[in-house]
Amino acid sequence: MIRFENVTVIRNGKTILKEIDWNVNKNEHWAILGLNGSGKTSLLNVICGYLYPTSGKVQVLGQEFGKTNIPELRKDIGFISSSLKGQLKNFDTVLSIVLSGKFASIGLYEAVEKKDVQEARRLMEQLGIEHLEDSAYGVLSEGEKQRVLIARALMAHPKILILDEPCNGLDVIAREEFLEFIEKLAQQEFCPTLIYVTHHVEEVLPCFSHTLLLKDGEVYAQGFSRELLKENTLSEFFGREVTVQEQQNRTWIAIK
Ligand SMILES: Nc1ncnc2c1ncn2[C@@H]1O[C@H](COP(=O)(O)OP(=O)(O)OP(=O)(O)O)[C@@H](O)[C@H]1O
Repeated sequence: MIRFENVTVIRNGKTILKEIDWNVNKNEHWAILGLNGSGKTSLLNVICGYLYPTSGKVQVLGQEFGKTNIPELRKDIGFISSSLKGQLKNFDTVLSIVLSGKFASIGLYEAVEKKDVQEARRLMEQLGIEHLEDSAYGVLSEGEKQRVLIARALMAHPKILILDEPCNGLDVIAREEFLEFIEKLAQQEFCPTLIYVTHHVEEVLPCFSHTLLLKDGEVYAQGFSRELLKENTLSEFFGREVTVQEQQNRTWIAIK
């Protein structure tokens, strides 16, 4: 699904990503964990072809960057970020925003077919936002907006779905509800490969079989989440001693 070989990105004299080797295989879902400025968003921008490596090789969905049509490839990648949340139009209805996902457009300018509307409604139902169909996007809560973005992304049947810090701005209940939804989504047969970026260890759900720990633009460690998210590794990774507790198949940390 994704292959990075010795990928380095340098911009304005700064090494943003350094010698990244990383493979994401089919049927894996990955969490990417790192502190502020560790390079998470830059890594996502490389996957989507918005940031071109200074050296190294990137393949996404079997297509090698430099030899492929990136806008075409992007149609297979759903990308949910706070910047997208801000770009959508407040006065558009939830239904039209979800439908616009089929065309990857901000706003709905294309004619839609009956089957598209049916699919949008099915997705909204799965996400528990069907009652908001006619609501204006701008009046929704952050949690509701996040679900609208996911339904919109799924309308395009992406093969990879990237979630960049999707729990930002959610209260503690909305966050847990959202995470429950992600765990359920991951169990569905149609679920794309998930790449979930976060600062918070406890958001690494059981469905994220693998985790990449990114530190100062470098891969600090990567592998099975259940093997990586241990006291010693996390203490060294964060540069502070942490204690770890397992609850509901998730790892919760406290700084000592
Ligand atoms: N075009 C650029 N020129 C110079 N430095 C850059 C550029 N783009 C990003 N950086 C730097 O690269 C580092 C990594 O940035 P990035 O946004 O990828 O980190 P992040 O892990 O997503 O951070 P956060 O968790 O705070 O969102 C930061 O120090 C940032 O200032």
